[in-house]
Amino acid sequence: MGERGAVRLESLTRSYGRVVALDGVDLEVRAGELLTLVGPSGSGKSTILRLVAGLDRPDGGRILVDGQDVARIPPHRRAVAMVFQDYALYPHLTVLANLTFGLRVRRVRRQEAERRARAAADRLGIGELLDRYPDQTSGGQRQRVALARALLREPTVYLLDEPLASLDAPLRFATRAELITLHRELGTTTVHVTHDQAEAMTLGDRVAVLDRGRVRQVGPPQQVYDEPADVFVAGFLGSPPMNLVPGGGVLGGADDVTVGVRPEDLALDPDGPVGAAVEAVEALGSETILLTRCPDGTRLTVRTGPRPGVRPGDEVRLRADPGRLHRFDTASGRRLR
Ligand SMILES: Nc1ncnc2c1ncn2[C@@H]1O[C@H](COP(=O)(O)OP(=O)(O)OP(=O)(O)O)[C@@H](O)[C@H]1O
Repeated sequence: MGERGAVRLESLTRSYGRVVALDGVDLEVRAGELLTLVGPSGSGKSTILRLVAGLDRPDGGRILVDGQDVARIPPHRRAVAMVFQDYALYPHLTVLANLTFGLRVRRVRRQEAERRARAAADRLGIGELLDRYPDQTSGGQRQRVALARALLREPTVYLLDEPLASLDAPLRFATRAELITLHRELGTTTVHVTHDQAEAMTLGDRVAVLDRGRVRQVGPPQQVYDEPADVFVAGFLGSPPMNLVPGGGVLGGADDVTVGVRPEDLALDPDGPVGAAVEAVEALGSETILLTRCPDGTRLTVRTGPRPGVRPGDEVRLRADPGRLHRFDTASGRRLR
């Protein structure tokens, strides 16, 4: 199964009036992989999914699934299943009927459709809810119904558009782990759109970072985090974001270079070369975020352990891990090493 479902996007463009949603997207999703698609609001993530699902057409470029151009294949005949952020369940149908609907359309006999629906529901832990209507279930349960419905399509590609977005933090955490397990068991190609930093880092085999309709970088999450290809990716992946100092300033550097350092790569050190005043302290329990300001006006965010014993107004000394400095060409924004 893992050998099917390779998706290739070539020079994909799509505009809505004067809004350029996709500005030449090239992206390869390998058969069987889970690719996470991240980017700011409006960067084109949902547009990519809709085009692959066939719910919308590109202005230019090609979409290949297993080497085959899908342009002329209507959505219901594409071997993809999309899960929407709002789940898009039929409100007037029970959970069971929501699950069997697609199978019945494909002329699967009622008994067989119900047997498969029950199996999918059991797998996702919603076997008790089959007689309820969607509005009689919680957000997390609805999300499972939507996933179960996608499972029943037995697609070669899953397209998940922020399926965890409306879940609260603990449920999100639990469901994220389940999605990873499910993907491991099924081995089906999956493209997962998310806003969430933790999902971007943990969910996928690779992450693709999108900005204004263009792919800025694709790679294993840790690699993209450690070696962002440009200042956009550097500032986008990671929370709080990387400190970026044009000209290097207190971090040292050259005029035409922007130097970056992540908050966790700045340490409080009484002998540190950089002096800064603490402006705010965010105690997050397991860690503390310090917002500091240097005499030259540079603001540096520092991530440190719990209870650092520092208060707003304090003067601190900081040391940047020299092996963890990032350098970007200020003019182009591209990484220098
Ligand atoms: N049907 C449409 N009509 C007009 N503009 C659209 C349409 N669909 C998308 N757009 C515009 O295209 C751009 C990309 O939208 P898209 O929904 O793909 O972004 P996104 O990255 O998924 O954003 P979000 O994270 O907010 O969901 C946005 O500027 C959006 O306003």
